[in-house]
Amino acid sequence: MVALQLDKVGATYGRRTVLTGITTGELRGGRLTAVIGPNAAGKSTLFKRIAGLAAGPGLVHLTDTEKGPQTICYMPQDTGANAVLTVYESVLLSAKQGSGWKVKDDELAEIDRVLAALRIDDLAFRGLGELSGGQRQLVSIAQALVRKPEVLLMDEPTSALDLFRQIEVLGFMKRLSAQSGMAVLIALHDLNHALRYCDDTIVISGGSVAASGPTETVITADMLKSVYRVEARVEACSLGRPVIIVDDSIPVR
Ligand SMILES: Nc1ncnc2c1ncn2[C@@H]1O[C@H](COP(=O)(O)OP(=O)(O)OP(=O)(O)O)[C@@H](O)[C@H]1O
Repeated sequence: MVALQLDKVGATYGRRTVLTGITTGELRGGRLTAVIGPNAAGKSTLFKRIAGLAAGPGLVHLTDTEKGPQTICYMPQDTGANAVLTVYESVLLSAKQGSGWKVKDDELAEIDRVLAALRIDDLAFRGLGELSGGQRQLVSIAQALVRKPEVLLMDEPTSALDLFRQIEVLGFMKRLSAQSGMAVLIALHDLNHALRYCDDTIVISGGSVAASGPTETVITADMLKSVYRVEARVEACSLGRPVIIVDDSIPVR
């Protein structure tokens, strides 16, 4: 199965350094990794750097890949809509990226499968410009999935979704990655989602790694205090799952 590993990865915008020395263990296929951290910590920049869309030092190692570096798919936070295309056309266009224009039956069947799995098949022939924010976000997920990447970088993929859709999509991604062997990195602000769905967690703070490892060892009261500046507890809910209870913010001096 594919594995991604970062070795002293940095990122710069012009002369401005945003990330420094990001090193990780092997992020293996079949697992979900949460990338968390405060606003402007550098999460999106890390994804752009991994996807080759931002410059910087260090190495992004990809091993046991069947398709090579183009197998990394980045789903951005902002899902700009092109009003001219229908949902189906936009997903087809994404599926055909980097390959010829001849459309095969199994490619069309795969699009139908993905739209049905995300329960947006009823939107197939609607224009992108007439969708709600949440519907657009689901279409972006479909656009990423039909490319069948071995590594998928999802930048806050549930930020526009209602609660039901959030847990539906994250549960779906967890099953999909286990079945297909895809390595999925998800930037998240909802840390309870990270606790529930993500095997591993990387905390980015001020452009470097503040903590990383199995999620339950990383999302702790101490980390929430030092990185997020909140007093919080991680306790078992009535179902025995860990949940974060936030008591207060720590005043900024
Ligand atoms: N194109 C750019 N040019 C210059 N600076 C940028 C650019 N994009 C982002 N930055 C800066 O890089 C830093 C990290 O931004 P980034 O978007 O990676 O953070 P983030 O952790 O994803 O934040 P958020 O949680 O708010 O989405 C910020 O200070 C931001 O202003």
